[in-house]
Amino acid sequence: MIYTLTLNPSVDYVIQLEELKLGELNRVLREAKFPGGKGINVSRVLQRMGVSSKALGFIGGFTGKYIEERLKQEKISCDFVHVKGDTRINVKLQAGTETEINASGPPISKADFEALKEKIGALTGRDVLVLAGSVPAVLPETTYEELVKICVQNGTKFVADMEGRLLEKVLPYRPFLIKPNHHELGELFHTEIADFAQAVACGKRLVQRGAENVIVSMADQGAVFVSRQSAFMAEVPKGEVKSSVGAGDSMVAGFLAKYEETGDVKEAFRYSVASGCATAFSLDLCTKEKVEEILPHIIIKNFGGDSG
Ligand SMILES: Nc1ncnc2c1ncn2[C@@H]1O[C@H](COP(=O)(O)OP(=O)(O)O)[C@@H](O)[C@H]1O
Ligand SMILES: O=P(O)(O)OC[C@H]1O[C@](O)(COP(=O)(O)O)[C@@H](O)[C@@H]1O
Repeated sequence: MIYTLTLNPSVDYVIQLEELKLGELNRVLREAKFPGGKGINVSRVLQRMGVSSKALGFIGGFTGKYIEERLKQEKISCDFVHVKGDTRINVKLQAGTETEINASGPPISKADFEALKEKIGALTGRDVLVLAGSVPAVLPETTYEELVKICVQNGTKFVADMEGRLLEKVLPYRPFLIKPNHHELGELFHTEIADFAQAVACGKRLVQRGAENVIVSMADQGAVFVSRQSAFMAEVPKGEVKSSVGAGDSMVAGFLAKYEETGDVKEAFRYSVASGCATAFSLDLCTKEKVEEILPHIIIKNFGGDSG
């Protein structure tokens, strides 16, 4: 069973404006609310691909209730730890460019954290845990490390999708998959990742440091895949970007869904890239139909070699 962990879920409030006028009254053109947070997005996309998962994490208040209801409507099973405060609202502002304002989230007590550890401790060697998103400021930076140690003890495979500083700490525990974007990767290596060659070079260093499979997403430039045996790259088709919120999370879900079906990393990478594009070209997350419509346009090339 795939489990996703969102330590800091959110209601994503997406608003579209003609133009943002700072210091003035702005009226919205369109607005939409979605249950969000990286692990939750992974669960939502997996469900659309016909793969069931269980969403874990901390949730609370009226916003938490909204998220649980929306997930229930989508038939996604959840086993959240309920906390006292309100789950955060993240604002995604589209006015020509995309501006994101992510809030900090509710307090989490020691007892809440212990309850979460108990749930993770119940996973087995047949399970996969996706740890995705930021660690709320109220928890220590070592939180993910503490949780992946439990996975290692129980033989649970884990996927890590988090910013560089947090990612670095879990690499020695051998994640099955990591998916930094090129900005996060650049921060990790104190450089700017401008092309596939630089992304592959840094991806290889992450494999040496413990990751089994690495996807580096590069927004409209596409993505690269690196493992001990292979390096692939994929360009992406041009299209109208409706909202790229959750594009990275969709890549993680796409990879896991296809890998579970085929056990083939190249096919899984192709499906992953198509899933990211399909989400970028949609207001909400991608549907399976949209992913499969884009799939024939995704050509995977061996890095430094021929297409295969
Ligand atoms: N403007 C875009 N055009 C086409 N595909 C995109 C675009 N933005 C994102 N994608 C797709 O989504 C994937 C993830 O996007 P990216 O912005 O790199 O991730 P994250 O959401 O984690 O920051 C990309 O590799 C690509 O497949
Ligand atoms: O935990 P963080 O880093 O604050 O990110 C949370 C935000 O990330 C998202 O999961 C989107 O992530 P991506 O666009 O990187 O895939 C939103 O749903 C949510 O608002």
